[in-house]
Amino acid sequence: MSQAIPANTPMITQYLKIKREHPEVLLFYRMGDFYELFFDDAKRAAALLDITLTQRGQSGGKPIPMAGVPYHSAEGYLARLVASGESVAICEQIGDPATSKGPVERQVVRIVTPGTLHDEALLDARRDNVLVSLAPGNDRWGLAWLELSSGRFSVLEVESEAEMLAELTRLSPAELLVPESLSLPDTWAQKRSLRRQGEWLFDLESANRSLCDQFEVKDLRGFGCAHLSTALVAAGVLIDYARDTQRSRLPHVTALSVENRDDAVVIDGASRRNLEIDINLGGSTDNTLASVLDTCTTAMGSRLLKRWLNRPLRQRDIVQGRQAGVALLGLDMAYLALRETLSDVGDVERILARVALYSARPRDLARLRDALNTLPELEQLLGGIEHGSALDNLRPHIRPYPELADTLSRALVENPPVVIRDGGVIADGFDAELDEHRGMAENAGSYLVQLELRERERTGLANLKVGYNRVHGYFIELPRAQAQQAPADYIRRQTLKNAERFIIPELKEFEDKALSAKSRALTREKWLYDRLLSELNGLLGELQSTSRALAELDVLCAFAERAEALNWVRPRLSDATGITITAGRHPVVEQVSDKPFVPNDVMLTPQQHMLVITGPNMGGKSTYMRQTALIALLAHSGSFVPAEAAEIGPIDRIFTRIGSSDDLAGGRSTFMVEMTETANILHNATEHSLVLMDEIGRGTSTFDGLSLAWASAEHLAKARALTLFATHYFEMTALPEQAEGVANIHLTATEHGDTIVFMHRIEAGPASQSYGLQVAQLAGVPGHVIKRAREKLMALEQRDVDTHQARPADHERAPSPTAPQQNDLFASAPHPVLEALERADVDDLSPREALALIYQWRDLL
Ligand SMILES: Nc1ncnc2c1ncn2[C@@H]1O[C@H](COP(=O)(O)OP(=O)(O)OP(=O)(O)O)[C@@H](O)[C@H]1O
Repeated sequence: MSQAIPANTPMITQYLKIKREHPEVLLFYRMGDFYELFFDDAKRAAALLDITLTQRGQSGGKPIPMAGVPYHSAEGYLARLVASGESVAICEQIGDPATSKGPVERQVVRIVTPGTLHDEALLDARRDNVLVSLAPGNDRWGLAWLELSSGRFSVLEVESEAEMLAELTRLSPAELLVPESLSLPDTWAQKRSLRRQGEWLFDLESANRSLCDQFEVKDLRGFGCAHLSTALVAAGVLIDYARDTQRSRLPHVTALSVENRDDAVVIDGASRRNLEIDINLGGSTDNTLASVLDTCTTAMGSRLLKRWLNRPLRQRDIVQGRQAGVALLGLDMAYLALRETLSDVGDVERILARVALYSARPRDLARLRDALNTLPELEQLLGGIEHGSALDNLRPHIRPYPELADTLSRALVENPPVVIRDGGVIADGFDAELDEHRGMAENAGSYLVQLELRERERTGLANLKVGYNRVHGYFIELPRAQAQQAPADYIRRQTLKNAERFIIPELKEFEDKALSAKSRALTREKWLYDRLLSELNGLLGELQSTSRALAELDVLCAFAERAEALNWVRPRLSDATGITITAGRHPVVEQVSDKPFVPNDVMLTPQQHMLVITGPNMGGKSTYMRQTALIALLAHSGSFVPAEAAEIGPIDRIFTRIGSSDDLAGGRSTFMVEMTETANILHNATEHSLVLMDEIGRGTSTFDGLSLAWASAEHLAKARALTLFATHYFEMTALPEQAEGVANIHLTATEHGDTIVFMHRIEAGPASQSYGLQVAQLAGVPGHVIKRAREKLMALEQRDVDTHQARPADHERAPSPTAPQQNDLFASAPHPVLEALERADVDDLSPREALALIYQWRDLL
């Protein structure tokens, strides 16, 4: 007969019931001083956290795997789990173990997910932590995003998948909600923080209901987003998810800001990465544009600065307002005093979110108190600055809150403990009742001495004693012989052999108070603390506006400080198309290089909208191109720029096709990535787009590559896009003769014996030499390989000369800047395919047709 499997214990039964409601997330099940994990959760957490996997009891006849983390150090473990993309449901004991029959009642009080963090310890102070939701519509995509730790909630609609992906790269979601069946490129589909949600949740009607409920309104008319139905669907899914994780409404999420795609310069994901705005190509934050610019004194300023850099604006009035603010702050270094005061402000934005969610800690309130105490000074300092800039929008919000500041100053001790649990947070003198409880707890001894003296005097009995015993509590003791003389209000409590013990109403009252004084003091303190939070919540909206204004002031001060320290100038934002930069520098290379940076000019105008850049490897082509894009980006963010002067016309997009990155995870080769990015540029560049093309065609055979480079450049020239086109194909330097608005420039270098010296200076006309072998030598390629390469080069050149009869070798050619030489390859006409390419309206050519032409041409050669 088989042995019966014992039933689960009541505790495991309770655990399984709760776990069934949270199948996807790890369940932290509170047991005394530990959070325990069971079954697969235990195995997963043990592996991720490198903690011991043990066993506890049995279920279904098998031992139950178990792992645990101590309650007091749970934050560190949570941080690690969340960083690896996990979500964790926190299940607390909410019943009283003393009165519970069976296992104490437990409940999930919140779910910690990567995108809904608000605990300070789990967040990177200087980076946004964003939950994003994505909804596909018929001909568009809706995006909604929320930073729960600040309450910022926004929506946007875009029309193409490419734009949607660009926005995702910008937002860099900590967690992304998408419909179950949505197909996404692998780079997104494989992210651990991707959460697939049931299709039925993506529904406009229920989104409207959820949003109205969140904002406590009847309809969304006041939010200016009624026409954005796809974005609203995304917003509805997002708010439901966020509220579910917190198990509450989100009181600090009071507005939905609508972003308009045309208000910002569009930068696709690849270009964002190439420009290293706040993350470098290696994935870290070093040597990025943000790392040079971010001298903000507050973490909230730092986060805002990155948002500004990541979303340069086309709205000139706003950008010019920022620039004017930076200029005014720079006068007499007004920013110095402001920054000094701002450094006491702290991260008010996130503190307020925690206040709203009732998770603010005593130190948060102390920091808020300190911040409020800086406001009168900040208001005064701002008052000393001339009007007429973005600062004017901030002034009404940067104002004192005298009553609140006074309350917090009186309420809190100077340096409160981290948590309220053990008290010691509320200052003496703030609340009479708390003082009384505390006095009682602390002064019991002296009270009893006083009482004894008083009672001796009243009864005239010098042997009267006041004492305490654990069983009977406080008492007045008289020797047996004098017990008869006890006053009438003495109530007998205990009879001993030689003494009689009494209690009087006053002592009874004292006993009640003294014994519970400590716990009463603590209860009172917690109540007062909650009342402070409620009081702050009453002013939440205004305080949030103040915190946002402070963050903005901090960024403008950082811009002003950088402009002064790094010798940057205010760019002129002109209405005329083009980019003219005098003596521009690369903002990052200039700071990190130990050699002096060589400034260079840029002139892109409607008459000269494309520059073909040639020059040696290491000459500075990429640096020159990137610095131009970064200067344009800075100018549209409101910052000053590293140049002697800059005039920047309207820019709708910045495109870069730089470097060779492959996307092996996504199943795309280097060349495929290059062509995909090129296709995106060719399809979307307008005369207001800034396009950087670095060595396109490098990833394939010479002729394919050259043909593609040529055809792409020609297309961009026709589109009149503002283009910097760096290439090693000398043949490309013939383009100015054949296309309008194109000029050659090159980077200079000189040879000293066997070595090469890079001048990094831009000059007009094409380069005369590539110096490839010299650069290889510099890089440490072995001497015998260089020697062999030189022999091979000579042989190739000789063959070239034989083939084309007396054609000069590449390195001997030095076309004059004013009259470029007809290019060899293209000069050997007639080339039927080339002619076809030239004749073809490239817009009409599908990539397949273009490639077919190119292959035919290659065969001809
Ligand atoms: N204007 C400049 N002033 C000083 N140093 C510079 C300047 N431009 C570039 N450099 C230095 O030269 C190095 C090479 O520059 P860059 O990568 O731009 O060259 P490149 O011409 O694009 O090279 P390649 O063709 O091999 O990609 C940079 O890392 C930088 O340190």
